[in-house]
Amino acid sequence: MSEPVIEAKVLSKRYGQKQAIDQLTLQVERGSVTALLGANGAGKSTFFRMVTGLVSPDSGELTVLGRAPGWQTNRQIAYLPDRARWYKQYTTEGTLRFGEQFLPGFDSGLAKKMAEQMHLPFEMPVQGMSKGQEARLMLILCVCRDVPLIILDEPFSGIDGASRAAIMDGLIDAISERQQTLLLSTHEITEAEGLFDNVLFLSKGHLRFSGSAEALRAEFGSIDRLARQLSEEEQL
Ligand SMILES: Nc1ncnc2c1ncn2[C@@H]1O[C@H](COP(=O)(O)OP(=O)(O)OP(=O)(O)O)[C@@H](O)[C@H]1O
Repeated sequence: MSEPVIEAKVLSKRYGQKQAIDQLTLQVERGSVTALLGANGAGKSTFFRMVTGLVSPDSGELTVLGRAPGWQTNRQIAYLPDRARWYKQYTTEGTLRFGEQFLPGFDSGLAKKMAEQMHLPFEMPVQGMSKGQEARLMLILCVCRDVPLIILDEPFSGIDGASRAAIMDGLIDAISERQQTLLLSTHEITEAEGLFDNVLFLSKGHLRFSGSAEALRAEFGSIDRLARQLSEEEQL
């Protein structure tokens, strides 16, 4: 196997009394679509913030694209944080222009195509958009970038069920032509699991379970079923 895109070794992070990440050891395989799953508070967003250098670990080692997280690695990462909001005065068109001017690797042709597919009004400012429309715009800003690593923290939250399938198809199209790694978290496992190559389950800040999506599906029937099983065991 080639060098992993992300490698965490015995990584820990505490907020006051709360151990958000607890001796976490994991790898994200290059070129894979990897899902980071787990219950609310399992540590997914904290881990993404560490990968993007926004939060520093208390202990352990973290390597991203072969080096410690920082501005050099961030130029090669397209990151959609959870609860992301965009500038209210920007229209769809203005946002795509921003992407073209300021975001490394931004493919404006693909972005326009995705905006049309997702029925985003070109002239509408963000302040007139629904939550789901704004979420789509943010998603486009991330996935239309030719960078080695895309990180999406709950990209489908706020997007209605009927639109999700179309958006996931768009996502597959966008990343399939490039050798990119996509790391994402989601609670919409049933709908998204067709995207996954590998799955990492976090529980209370540590790696509870991991494997290839195919092997896990063969063993448990579906990733969603496995997630439910792990969650039930956690409640015991
Ligand atoms: N800035 C912070 N200050 C204090 N506690 C925090 C902070 N950020 C996260 N936490 C705590 O760390 C734990 C992990 O939170 P995190 O947001 O990483 O979980 P998550 O898996 O992304 O959850 P969700 O699925 O709800 O988004 C939680 O208990 C949370 O309350």
